[in-house]
Amino acid sequence: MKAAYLGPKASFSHQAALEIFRDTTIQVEALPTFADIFEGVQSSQHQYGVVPFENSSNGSVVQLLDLLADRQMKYNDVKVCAEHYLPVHHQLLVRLSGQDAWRPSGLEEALTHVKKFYTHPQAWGQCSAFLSRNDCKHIVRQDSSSTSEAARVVSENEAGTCAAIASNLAAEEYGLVRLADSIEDKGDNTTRFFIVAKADISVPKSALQNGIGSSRIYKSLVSFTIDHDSPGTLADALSIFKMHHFNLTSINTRPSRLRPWHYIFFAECEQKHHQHQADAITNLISDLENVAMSCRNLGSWEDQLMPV
Ligand SMILES: O=C(O)C(=O)Cc1ccccc1
Repeated sequence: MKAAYLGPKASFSHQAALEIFRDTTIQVEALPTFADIFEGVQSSQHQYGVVPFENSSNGSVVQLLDLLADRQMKYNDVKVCAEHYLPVHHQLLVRLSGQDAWRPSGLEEALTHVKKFYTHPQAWGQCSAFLSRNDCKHIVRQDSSSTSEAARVVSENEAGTCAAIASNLAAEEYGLVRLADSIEDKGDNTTRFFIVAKADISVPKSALQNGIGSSRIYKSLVSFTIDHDSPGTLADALSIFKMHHFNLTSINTRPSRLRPWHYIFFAECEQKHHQHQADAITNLISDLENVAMSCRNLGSWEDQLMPV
């Protein structure tokens, strides 16, 4: 069995995948984009995909919402089957190698030499305080497909004029040196990853951070569109969650692209575990279908948030 993550090696997604599938025979494999991961799971080339869904300080990963929106109905069978919380610390990394390598005396001097920063778009928002320092303002920002790809690109920059924002693991993997440590805005910066799979694939026990059945809270993700033109349609849709005793915990939107200012809603909800969990969400969906233009069950999984 294979699990796909956003590569190359040493991305945060790779770290999450290694934690999730530790002690299993499941092989983790790097793919270049989130879309490739969804395609891998839909085509059964990969049984699992590990993808970041949201960050505690920077919010939703928009690319993920767009894949879950599945406007072209390419990923009909891809569902969320588990979640995993990964603490995320960002380092500012450069290449300092070779005999003639430039050696800065400290961060200030290094920042006068660096011309370009590279990282994944998620990381800019998680390091905004560091990036708004006066001595960073002149430095151009270049998006990379992942933090590890940023580190890989920077490892080819012999002049040391490019720096990556990436993990310690990426520093090791690509032979980079840390100019600054833990530059994230919040020390408790955490990314919530989803494990996606086809509905008939079961979750390995190692994917459950809190042990099996320990939380007994089940979360579900539902997407739906409504006719925005009549008053109360959204309120009617949301009241169905209450009617079915689901606690609504977050709502996200993305443009439906059917027409301007029309949205796909993503509602996440939770419920204390009961014997007929699968039926509970199926019943909710069948009532939601009466109010919504379209709706879709994007999966249910056990809550893994550690109690504080
Ligand atoms: O780019 C990576 O390393 C990823 O896995 C995506 C990401 C980026 C920043 C924080 C968490 C995940």
